[in-house]
Amino acid sequence: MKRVLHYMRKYWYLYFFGSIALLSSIVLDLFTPMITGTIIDDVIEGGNISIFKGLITGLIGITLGRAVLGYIKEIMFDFAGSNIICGLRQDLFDHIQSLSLGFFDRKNTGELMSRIKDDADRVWEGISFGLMLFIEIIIYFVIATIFMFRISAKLSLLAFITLPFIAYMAILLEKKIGATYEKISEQNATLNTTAQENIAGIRLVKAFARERHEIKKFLAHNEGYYKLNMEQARIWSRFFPSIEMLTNILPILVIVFGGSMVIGEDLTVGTLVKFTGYMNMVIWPMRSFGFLSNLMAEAKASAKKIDKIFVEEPEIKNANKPAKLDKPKGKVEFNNVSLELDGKKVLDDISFKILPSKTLAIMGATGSGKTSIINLLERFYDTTDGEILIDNERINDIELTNLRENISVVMQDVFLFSDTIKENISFGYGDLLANDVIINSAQSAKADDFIEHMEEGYDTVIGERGIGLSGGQKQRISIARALAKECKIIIFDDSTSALDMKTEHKIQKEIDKKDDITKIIVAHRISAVKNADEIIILEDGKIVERGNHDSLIKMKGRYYDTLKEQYEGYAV
Ligand SMILES: Nc1ncnc2c1ncn2[C@@H]1O[C@H](COP(=O)(O)OP(=O)(O)OP(=O)(O)O)[C@@H](O)[C@H]1O
Repeated sequence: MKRVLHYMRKYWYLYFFGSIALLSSIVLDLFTPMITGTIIDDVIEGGNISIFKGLITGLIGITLGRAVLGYIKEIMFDFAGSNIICGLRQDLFDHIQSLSLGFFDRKNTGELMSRIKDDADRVWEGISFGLMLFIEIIIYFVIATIFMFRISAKLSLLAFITLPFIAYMAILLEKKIGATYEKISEQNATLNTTAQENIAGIRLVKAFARERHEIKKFLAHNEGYYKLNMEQARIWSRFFPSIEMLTNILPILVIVFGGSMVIGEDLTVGTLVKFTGYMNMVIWPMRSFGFLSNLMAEAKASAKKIDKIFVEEPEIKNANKPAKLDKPKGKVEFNNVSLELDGKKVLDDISFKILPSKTLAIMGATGSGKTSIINLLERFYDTTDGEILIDNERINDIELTNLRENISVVMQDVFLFSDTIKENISFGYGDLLANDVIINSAQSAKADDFIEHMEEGYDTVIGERGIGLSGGQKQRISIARALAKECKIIIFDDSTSALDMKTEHKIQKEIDKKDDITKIIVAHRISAVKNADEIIILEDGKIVERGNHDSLIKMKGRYYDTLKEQYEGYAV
């Protein structure tokens, strides 16, 4: 909530002018019972017709004035709320972007989407409409009460007899709704995750004919969501009628006791009408207490959830005075590097050196730690032991953005955005990349041919996961994207697995031509690694064999066995 207050301070002037409009509107409204009372006492009973026109004009003026002020009030509070939530949502998104991969390992997409969208919306309702209602209620309540007491203290005390009960109920309601809403918000995140995962993985669901299973899973979460909402509705329906009843007692008390005061000539009819008018100004704030409590409880619970993300710190941080790679040469060194994730040793004492423009290939069974080496070089995680250097500079001392800007990677898991092919290749560097670079990269990645055959060529829009493209086509766009970045260090993480040998070979030849860049190739196929200057074989996070193609064959170890398996029946 503190964070929200910080944003609110920035737009204090909107709240200020909104509150002035609100106050002025209330002040105008306070004249209504006065005028009505005067019409009854002086015009109807007293027969003073001459003032009638003026009083009616006054009533019309109040109505028009309140409409204008009401507009100003609404627009100011809405404007403030929208600006604040836009800023808060943007900062939340920026903050999420700044967090390290470890955070994303722990959170799921649906939950984060709920925080950015639904929870931010709840806070928005609280700080715009909710806050306006709160200020309005307080001002109406205080001013109208003063007026009521000025008319008749006795009648006022009687009218307020139910007030402590209403206040007690509103507080209780806020607490109960707050607790339930926290659960609703959690369940909303789960529901979002289930829907998001199902839609993203719809091909898999259909391929395994698991629609019914998925529907059941969604139904279970949806039912949970429904039950929590029903629980909230039950709390609301338990409290709201009681608050209504208590506020409805007020007019009865006033009519009975006020009426007897009029009969006893302690009060005129006009004054009683005036008093009733002010009392109505107190009744609606009392009635709104419950609704407001509900609104604020939800906003508070959502703000708490958003805050939990804001307090997350990126685990991977810049050094105090980070260095920058200026015209990097591309030398990469791992010195006795180890990595532990979730208490499990993923890499153990890894050392290698790649000189500028040389190629290192990494092989090994699945789960042996190949991608982890890349994750460390990109500083997605920090080493548990040892150090990694680029151009003799410790990567922990290099500015994070600068480090990642200087390494290009073709990820194992291809991800394409729902955008044009051109945008997917240039990926954020659009204005900085010449068209030639994009086309050349696509040519080197052997993607140019199929792109040119598309009706809109490079301007063809593709789906979120490259719907409409084959696995190999997606991989080639992903390779083109990495090449277009034109870095001194390029990593290919199992990036040709979906390609046929012929295309893979063609791409390799293109990549080999780029003899001024350092390459790290992770692959399972001998054909993809055999030209590397050094090949390392990993097993359970350790290097168990190293050398070049020829020396590894001579060694007749794991590499040789793999070669035999892959080329069985062919002359090697
Ligand atoms: N974020 C993580 N948290 C915990 N353990 C992890 C994490 N990422 C990877 N691991 C574990 O680290 C080990 C190495 O994973 P890694 O992805 O580096 O293997 P790999 O050799 O690239 O496998 P593949 O060839 O299947 O891609 C695996 O046992 C994996 O379960």
